[in-house]
Amino acid sequence: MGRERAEALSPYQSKPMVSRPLFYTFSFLSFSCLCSCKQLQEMASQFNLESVREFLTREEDSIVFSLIERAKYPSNLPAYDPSYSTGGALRNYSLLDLFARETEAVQARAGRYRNPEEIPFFPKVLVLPLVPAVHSQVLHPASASVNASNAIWKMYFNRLPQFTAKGDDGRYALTAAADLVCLQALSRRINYGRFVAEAKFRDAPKDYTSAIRAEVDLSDSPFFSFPSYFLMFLQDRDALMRLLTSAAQEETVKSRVKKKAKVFGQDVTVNNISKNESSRPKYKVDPDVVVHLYGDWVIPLTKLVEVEYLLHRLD
Ligand SMILES: O=C(O)C(=O)C[C@]1(C(=O)O)C=C[C@@H](O)C=C1
Repeated sequence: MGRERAEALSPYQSKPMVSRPLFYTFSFLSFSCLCSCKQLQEMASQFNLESVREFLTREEDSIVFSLIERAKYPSNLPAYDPSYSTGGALRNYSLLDLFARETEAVQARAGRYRNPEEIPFFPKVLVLPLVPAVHSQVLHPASASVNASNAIWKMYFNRLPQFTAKGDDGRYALTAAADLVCLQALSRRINYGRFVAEAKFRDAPKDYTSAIRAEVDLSDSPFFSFPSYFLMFLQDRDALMRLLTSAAQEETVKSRVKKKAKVFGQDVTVNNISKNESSRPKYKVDPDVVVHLYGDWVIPLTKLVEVEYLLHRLD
């Protein structure tokens, strides 16, 4: 059993390495996780659309900062090329894949994924957490595991060239670490769509129930035929999408992230004397790229998670 656990934690080590600092670290993490479980239960009692939006607003800081941190390094493509890493049994994995798997395994042991806000990218790596389970006080059990993790992973690599310079400085481990921080922040934000959907459902249960039921009832309809069913299925998803969309809120989010990218990403100088005297300020990540990332990906994926969550809300 011990060996299995050690292998799950690190497929490359034949012997578990449990050092005293590691033991203390886990003890500390377990303690903080127990405290955060208490906080989770307290959060459940103050759960509403306003508190959910506050969470999304705070996550913007993490996302913008993490993109700025990743932009410190050039594209560093070998970090994503499986032929660069010597992964043994995992040779089809890139350095980033391996780094993400290993990091998630350690974090899983410390209880990160006991928190219903967190979803791993590699859920199949079996690791026994060192802390007790927490049952979400908020999410509906049948839809609690809805997530867009695969789409988030793909989206991130499509967007990478827009906020990193072309090039290779050999700092692949730092690059992979910065990537994982970005991916985890994006995942937390987008998969939080489950909580947003739950808050919206609780605010207007009748409206959402009729849109959700419309889809379920159709399959039993005597008029059911595959093409029309398929069409109506799409329409009902559309109805849910319309119900949960707030164009004004989306504009607010995009304006705010643009401002954050400008404020967090500018060079801070003493006495306003800048080395670069050109009048155009230079940002570490282009604020328009962050706006597009939100407008084209982050918000649409959050909405997909919301729709998917709601479709199972009455199961
Ligand atoms: O704040 C909300 O109401 C959300 O559903 C979140 C969010 C977003 O992703 O920021 C998504 C859909 C809405 O149209 C507005 C904003």
